[in-house]
Order: sequence, then structure tokens, then C-alpha cells
Amino acid sequence: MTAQTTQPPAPASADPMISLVGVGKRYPDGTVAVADLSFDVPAGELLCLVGPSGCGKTTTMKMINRLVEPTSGRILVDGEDVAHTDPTRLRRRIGYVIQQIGLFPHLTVRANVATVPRLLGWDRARIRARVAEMLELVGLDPAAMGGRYPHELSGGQQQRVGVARALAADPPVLLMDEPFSAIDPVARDRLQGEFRRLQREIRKTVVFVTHDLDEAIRLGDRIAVFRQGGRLEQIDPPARVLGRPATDFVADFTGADRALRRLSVTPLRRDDLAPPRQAGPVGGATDLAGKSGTQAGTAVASDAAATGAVRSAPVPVQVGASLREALSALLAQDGEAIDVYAGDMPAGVLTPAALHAALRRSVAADTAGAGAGVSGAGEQA
Ligand SMILES: Nc1ncnc2c1ncn2[C@@H]1O[C@H](COP(=O)(O)OP(=O)(O)OP(=O)(O)O)[C@@H](O)[C@H]1O
Repeated sequence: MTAQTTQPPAPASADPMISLVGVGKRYPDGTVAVADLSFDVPAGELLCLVGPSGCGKTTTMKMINRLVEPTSGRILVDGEDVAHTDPTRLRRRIGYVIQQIGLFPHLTVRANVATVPRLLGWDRARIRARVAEMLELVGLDPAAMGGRYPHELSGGQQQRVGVARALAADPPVLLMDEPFSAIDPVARDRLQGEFRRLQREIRKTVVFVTHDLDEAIRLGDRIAVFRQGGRLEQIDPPARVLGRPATDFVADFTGADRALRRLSVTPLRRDDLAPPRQAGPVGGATDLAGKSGTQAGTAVASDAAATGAVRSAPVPVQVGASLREALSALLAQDGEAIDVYAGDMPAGVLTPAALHAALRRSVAADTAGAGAGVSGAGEQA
């Protein structure tokens, strides 16, 4: 099946790092886990695979590093057909982080992180330096933690070691299968935030499996929504998946979660905006200003939702309007930037990327229980 696609916001390279072309997997017992799947992952992109349990996310991921062999189609990594690549050589170029962590229990943290560099025959000094660098990168003190064994670490610390180990040989590609799902919500929230920052720095090509739509929204440059049988329903940036579900299935899947409601109840802030393009007041903003003004967005969101007037009317978006209204206005302008007003004065410019950042901010605040305005609005809605 061909999914509806749009281009990612800023692909780092014209050539995809990962390509799946008509890939299928039928297990020996006849189960079709994946049917005719095609998508590309540009270099430097973090793509989240989401969908209900058993829809083929893990199978798809494992076919990329040949832990599972496809029964049809082709998979290319950096232009090379993985079917013709020695699996061991392939896996040294593809970091792999899984929910069960998979650290070697009888090896110290240091030795765990050194696994692939050792296999690659690096000299001891280089390995030592690299291990220390990786542990620091994931927020672990090499001196304090390096000599410990996995059972002497918390779940979150073990998962950090898993990430450090996957990154140690500097692979261009990372596969992550529900890496944070076995960790308590507070530690998971912190790890997600740290991983997002880390990814901005290292810009790996990442395929990240999760069943948690909020996690996908927070982390993904794009989200691929799967349904049973490994069928790809939509692959798009998060704001577009939420704002323009390509199929009824995607609408149901996202609707069953709280993300759309979150969009509706999260106010647009002035600091979400780039500087204004024009200085003067605008006609037509006054009506809306009279209704919305610069009050807290919670009242605005529920007011707008109640009347429906703001979403359908071609009036300027106000600071304090909901992200959902802002998204509707952006989409009405074909996804280009829009001017946002405070009263009848321009307050700034909103781009799709800035809206995505605002959405991430709201998910993070909600998860941490710190977003008083947001959760207040949620209760009200
Ligand atoms: N070795 C196997 N033999 C037969 N069927 C399998 C095998 N591995 C997976 N399956 C089936 O393939 C389908 C897809 O499984 P997969 O693990 O890829 O799904 P998933 O989306 O990752 O699920 P979850 O979110 O529950 O981990 C399921 O119906 C599963 O039962």
C-alpha cells in the first residue's frame, strides 16, 4: 500500500539513509506481519513507528538489521542492499537499543560500552577514551559508573548505558525498539528530553518504535502510523499527522489518544513566534481581539471550540489561541508561515516547525505534571 506522504521539514541529505521498497514478511506459520511496505528515511531524521500491538513495527525494524529476513522486497541502508551485506558487518554500522536493554550482566558498564569498538579491533587507549566520551554524552560519570555492573544501576541508568553502547562505534543508523517503555514515567520523561537534545547534537538516522503516541510526537521528526499487517497508513511530521490524518484509521488512532485534545487546549505563546514581518495593525483582527485578546489561552480555546467560529473564519490567529486553531490557519495557507496578532498588532510569525516545538513543549509539561495552564484547560475541555 502506498502511504500518503509529504516531505520532511529539513532532510539532511537528498539520498535516503534507509529505504524500504515493497517489503513484506510472512512468518513460516503463515502470519503476514508486513505487506508491501515502502518508505524512506533521510539521513539525520528520527522516524517514529507507531501503531497498535502486533501491527508489525518490531518486525519492520528487525528487517533493517537482518534480525528478521524479509520474504519480499528490498531494504537499502546507505545505498547498499542489506540482503547482500554480511549481517555482522551490517550490525556494526547499526546501533540497536531495545526495551529489555540487553546489557551483558557479567561485564562492567565500561566493558559493555566497549563491545563493538573491541570487535572492530580498536586499540585500548582509543576504546578507553571513547567509552568515557559516550558515558559523559548520556549523562553518566565514567569514574563513578564505569566499574559498576548492570545490576548495580537503576533502570534509567541501564538504558543510558544501552544508548552509550549503541553509539560507541559511531554508527550512522540507530534502531530503537520501545527503549524507554519499561522505565518509570518521571525517568522516562527525562530520558526522552535528553535523547531529543542528544539527537540534535549527533544527528543519527534513527528508527524508533513506540506504542506511545505522545512519545512519538515529542521525539519524531516524522511519524509512521501502522495498522495490522504492517500496513503504512501515514508518514508525516507529527503536527500533520495530528492535524490532517490521512485515513479514518489514523484519525481513530490519534483520536483515541489525548494528543488532539492537547492541541486544542494548548495556548499559543508569544515566545513560540519569530519576530513580526510587518509593524502596523491589521483590519479584521479587532473582532477576534475583542473575543480573545491576550488572555490566557485556556478560555480562548474552549470559547473557540464552542462557537467553531475561529477555526472556520479567515481571521488572523491571536496569541493565546489554541495550537489547533493555529494549525488550521497554517494548513489553510498550505503550511506556510502565518502572522499572529496580539489584539490588532502583529505579535510574530508562526511556522510549522515552531508549532511542532510548541506541541512538544506542551507534551513535556503535561507529562511532568508542570503545565498548570495546560492541564487546567484539559479539565475544562
Ligand atoms: N516469529 C514469529 N512467528 C510468527 N508470527 C510472528 C513472529 N513474530 C511476530 N509475529 C507476528 O507478526 C505480527 C507483527 O508482530 P510485531 O512484533 O512486528 O508487532 P509490533 O507492532 O511490534 O507489536 P508490539 O507493539 O506488540 O510489540 C504479530 O501478529 C505477531 O504475532
